[in-house]
This record gives sequence, structure tokens and C-alpha cells, in this order.
Amino acid sequence: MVLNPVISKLAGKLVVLASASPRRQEILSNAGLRFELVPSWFKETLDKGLFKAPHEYAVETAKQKALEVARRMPFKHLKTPDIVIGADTIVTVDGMILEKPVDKQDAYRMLSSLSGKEHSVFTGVAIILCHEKENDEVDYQLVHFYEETKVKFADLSEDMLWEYINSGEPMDKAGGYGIQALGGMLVEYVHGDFLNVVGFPLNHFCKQLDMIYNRLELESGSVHNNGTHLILTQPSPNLPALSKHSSSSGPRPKSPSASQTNGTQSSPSDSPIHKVKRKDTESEVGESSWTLVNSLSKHTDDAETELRDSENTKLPPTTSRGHMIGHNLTEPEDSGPKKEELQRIIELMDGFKASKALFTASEMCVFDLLQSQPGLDAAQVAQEIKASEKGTECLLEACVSLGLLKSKERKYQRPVYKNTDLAKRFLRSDAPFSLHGYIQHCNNTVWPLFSHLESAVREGSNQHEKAFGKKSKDVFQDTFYNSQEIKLRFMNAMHSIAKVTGKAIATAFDLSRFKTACDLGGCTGAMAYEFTKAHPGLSVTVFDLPAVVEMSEHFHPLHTDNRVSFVAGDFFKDELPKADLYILARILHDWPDEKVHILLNKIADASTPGCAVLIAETMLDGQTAYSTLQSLNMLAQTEGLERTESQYADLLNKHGFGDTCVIHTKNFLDAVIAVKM
Ligand SMILES: Cc1cn([C@@H]2O[C@H](COP(=O)(O)OP(=O)(O)OP(=O)(O)O)[C@@H](O)[C@H]2O)c(=O)[nH]c1=O
Repeated sequence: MVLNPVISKLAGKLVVLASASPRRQEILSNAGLRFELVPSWFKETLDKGLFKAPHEYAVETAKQKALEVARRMPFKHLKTPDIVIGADTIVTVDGMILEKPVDKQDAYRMLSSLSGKEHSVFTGVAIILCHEKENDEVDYQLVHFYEETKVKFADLSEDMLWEYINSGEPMDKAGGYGIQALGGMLVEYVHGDFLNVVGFPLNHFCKQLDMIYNRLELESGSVHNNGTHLILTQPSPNLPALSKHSSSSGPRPKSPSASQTNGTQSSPSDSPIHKVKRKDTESEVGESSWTLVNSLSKHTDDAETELRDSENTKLPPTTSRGHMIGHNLTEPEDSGPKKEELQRIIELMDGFKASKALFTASEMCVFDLLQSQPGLDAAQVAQEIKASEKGTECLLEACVSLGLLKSKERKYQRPVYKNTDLAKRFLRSDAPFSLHGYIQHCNNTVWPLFSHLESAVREGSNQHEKAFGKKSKDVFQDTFYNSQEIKLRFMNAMHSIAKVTGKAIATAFDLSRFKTACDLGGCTGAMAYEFTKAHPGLSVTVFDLPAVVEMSEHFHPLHTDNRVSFVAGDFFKDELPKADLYILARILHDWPDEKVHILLNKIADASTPGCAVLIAETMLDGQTAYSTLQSLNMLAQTEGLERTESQYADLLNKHGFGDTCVIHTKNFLDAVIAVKM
């Protein structure tokens, strides 16, 4: 194809877009690129002060986003991509770098600083070429560039500013505006690539791909693997585009990575060639936007450390399949356990004690009591909760050390206790975001099941029989909805989680084109109400078992919304209500693939092209302790398991749902939406 000779060169390669930006996804898929979506977890927190120019910051952030995904995929997705693309868009005005606003005030600050002025939009792009070697190691090769576009805003009145901010559009966009939508009305002129402002400089990207796949190979045949690390030898000096981009990309970034490079010798800045030396490999590379990832080793190691630090585990470097490499056979002499090491292990061993202290205080209504009567001492609390003084004092002190209560020492008197803000927000039973119901479920159901975790792991199945003396064919019918008391407790638990996560899920995607939704297994309707709150044109039918629907009215909000209705039925057996959008929030993780297929098949039958499925689950891609432990939880508790975003995409694909888009909401749940083709 003449129009995209480069894009077609990528056919058959595993191209990964390391971005959650729907605009980048759209620009690249409109260009005919087929890619897998793996949003980066790299946090955009590089110190801007370390960069000489704003574009260097954007390029470095793009690199780190792409590298994080390139390094994660072989472990977490068990496949190595061929190419990973990362990007970062920033707006600069008056020497400031503007990223996405954190709230409305921040959006106001950004937009008023742009009013009546010209500003620059920079998008940094990183392309990582991954080469898997026979020994399972992966070589990375990095190409990066940036594009600048100048944009001039008209003078913005206060009314315009606030109307625009209240439209919600600014919140996920650099500089607080979207030129492709309502924000276009604020713009007087654009000099440069429009798509660069939207989030991805497509033209420049195609030129870079052309360089990688066409000219470079043709003109110098120079991409080769020397057996140790992939080296890009000096590009032919008569590659005009390369040198042109090199100058348009500015000098090699003096980012922290470049300055801290281990074993890299930079040549004088006027020389087009510098040497890269690593281990026993030496080669020359042309000065351009080409950089060897190996020469970024310090920074990538930093990125890796950052990831692992968040899990508080330090591991030696690993290969793509997780084997340890670079390990000396003879261990260095052990200087004895370090305090932090021991502390980490002890924290893990004691985790269950902390959980049980929280459950106990919650079950004994300590947080409710201290909310209504703050400042009680241990004896007074003991009297109120009808418990021993000694035991109560131990429990209160444990809660203080866990950050759930505050204590105030008094001279010659016993300390008094109050809730911390955390307890006020989440632990008292009447708080809007109360997790009291979920904590009760954890204490009464999950705890006994988890005490049989070893059996669950050995047998690969739930532990209801061992924990509750009852074999269950269907955990919902036989256990959770078996008695009124247990059913209410379970519904309370689901209600509290839906209230805490509902808004993030309801606002994860633009759902304005949908008029009707059906929340399958929507329980008390808490999630449905969040959807109708967020989308004024949407009506939601909650579809759940008759036993659930008959109790749901106990949970309806004071001001009921007639756009939420309830229909009783079994989604495996009965006909599903017709809807444009089917919501499955924390449903699929309860079931094995066979049952998920039955349900998705029924949804596909009820859907016409353009209808969509929205799945809200904790996705394993995060590999946070929360998601992996939640998977163990599903093992011990249900027939299901947690899955990765690509597993959900595959399941949906099999039933004719495509154009999958994933959002990590930074709340308990992630969201995937896919459209019926
Ligand atoms: C100026 C402008 C920006 N954007 C969006 O702003 C986000 C920038 O943020 P980012 O950090 O570069 O990307 P992200 O959205 O966080 O995604 P990720 O790649 O995962 O970091 C991107 O979305 C862009 O489209 C628009 O949609 N229109 C505009 O006119």
C-alpha cells in the first residue's frame, strides 16, 4: 500500500501500544496499525527540574512508559512484543510544563494561563524494538523523537472557562483541553501537526518507522545482532531523514539516564558519532535520535527498582522468562539480616493479625462508637461494647498502631481514643463510602475460607465444604443466598464495594451514545445508580436473582432514581433484558471460562452491532498484591479466578466484541469495554 508502506511492514508483528489514551489508540488504529493495548504503569513523576528543555521531559517520560511495558510483558503476559510504542504529551507556557489537571481548580489554573496566548504542545514518542534471544534474554533497541506544535488560544472569559471545565472534558488531557472536541472552540490557530496536539504525531512516527524498516535496512543493512547486545551500527551518513530528525529532535537529552549511564562514553557534542561500550561489546552508533537501551541501563534499572520497590521486593535481574541471571555461583559473605529485610517478612507474617484486629474492631462497632462518642478511654469503650477491659485496651492500642484510631495521652489518667480520618471515611457503618459491610464479609466468609488456603491450592477449588461443612454446587445459591442473614451480609458487602468503586467505573469511558444499560448481577443497584448519576441520558436495568431483587429495596438511596429498575432472573438461564450496554461488574471473576462463555454468548445474542460490554474487574496485569491476593480469594471462595486484560479481550473477541479499550481506574477495579462488531 503506497499510503502506509511502513504500517503494512508491521503486519504479523506483535505491536504494543503502551498507552491508556483513547486518542492515541484511535489515531493509530485509524492509520491501519494493528496493535495490542497494554497501558503503562510508569508514574509520570520524573523531576522536571532535571531537564534542560520541556521536550526532553516528554521524551524521557515516553521512554519510561514504553520500557516499563516492554520489560513487564515477558513476565506478566508471557510473551515478548516486537515493538512497544510509548508517548507523552505536555503543554508548555511561560516556562511551565502543564500535564493533566488533578481537579477543576487545577484545570482553571491551566486554562487561564493559556488564555489569549500562544503555547507549545510537545509529544515525546518512544519506539522500543524487542529482540528475543535464544537464551530467553531480550535485547531492547530504542528510537525516540518529539514533535512540537504551536497553538494560540482566544481570550477566554470566566464563564467560558467554567462552562468548559464543567463539561468534564479537560480532566484527562494535558493542559486541560482537548483540541479535537469542545476545546477546539478555544483555539485561534494551530501551527504544525494537529494530531500531535491530540496526542500522537502520526506523520513523524511514520517517518521514523520508515527509517527503521525501509531505508536503514536497505541503505546500510546495518541492524544486526552481534550476539551479546543488539547494536545499531552507524547509520549511513547520507540518510537525510535521519540526520534531519536528529536535528529536529534536538541534542541527545541530558536526562538523568544519559548522565548516569554506566560505561557510556559520550563524544564531543560536535561529533556525529559516539561510542557505546558495555561489557565486552563495543560499537559505534550515529548521533541521532537512536539510542541503545543498553546505554540507558542505569535508568531502566531504576525503573525496574521503582516497580519492585513498590512491592518492597528486590530481585536480581531476570530474563524474559523469569530466570535469574547475573548471579554469582558463590554467594557473597552474608553480613547478617538487615532490619528492613526482617521487618518486611515480619509484616507479611503479621498481616493476618492486622486484618483480624480490623475485623474485630469493626464487628464490635468500635468505630461507630468512637464516631458518636469520641474521647472515650479503654474502660468506657469496654463497657459500651460489652468486652473485657484488658482485651479492649489491647485492641484499641493495636488500632492506634495500624492508623485506624488516634489516642491522646493524659497526665495520671488513661489515654482516650478517637477515629482517624481513615476510620471516619471508611470504617464507620454510616459513612457514604463505608466498607463496613465488606469487612464483615471478609471476617465471616473470606477468613474461614482462607484458613483452608493450602487445600484450595492443592485441590484447585473453593473451600466451602471445609469451612462451612456444606458442599456447594453453586456458591451463590447454596452459600451466599442460603439464609436471609448471610444473604443480607453478602449484599451489604457487594453494596459497599460498588459504592466505593462505582463512580470510577461509571466515568471510565465516554458512554454518551448509550441509552439503555443492563447491570448483570447488579445486586443492590449501587453501581447502576452511579451510572445514571454520571450519564443523564442513560437508564439502567439491574438484573439479578429473585432472592436478591426482593431484598434490594433495603438498599435504595433516599432519592430513588426512576432510571434504575430491577428485573429478577438467572443470567445463565433466563432471557436477558435488551440493552445497548451490558455491565458486568465483579461478575466474570466468579466463574470459570466455560460459564463465562455461556454468559457472553447470551449477551452477544441479545446485542446488535454497536452494543457494548463493560467489564469491571481487578486485572492481574497490575500484579499488585491486591490483584494477586484477590485471585487467591476467588480460588478459595468461588469457581472463578481473576484474569488479565488480554484474557478478557480474548473472551470478548470470541463472542464478536472488539475494539477493546482498557482503563486502570486506580480504584479497586479496572474497566474494559468492547463493542459488538
Ligand atoms: C493537548 C491535548 C491533549 N490530549 C490528551 O492529553 C493526554 C496527555 O496525557 P499523557 O500523559 O501524554 O497520556 P495519558 O492519557 O495519560 O495516557 P498514557 O499514554 O497511558 O500515559 C493524552 O491522552 C492526549 O490524548 C487531548 O486529547 N487533546 C489535546 O488537545
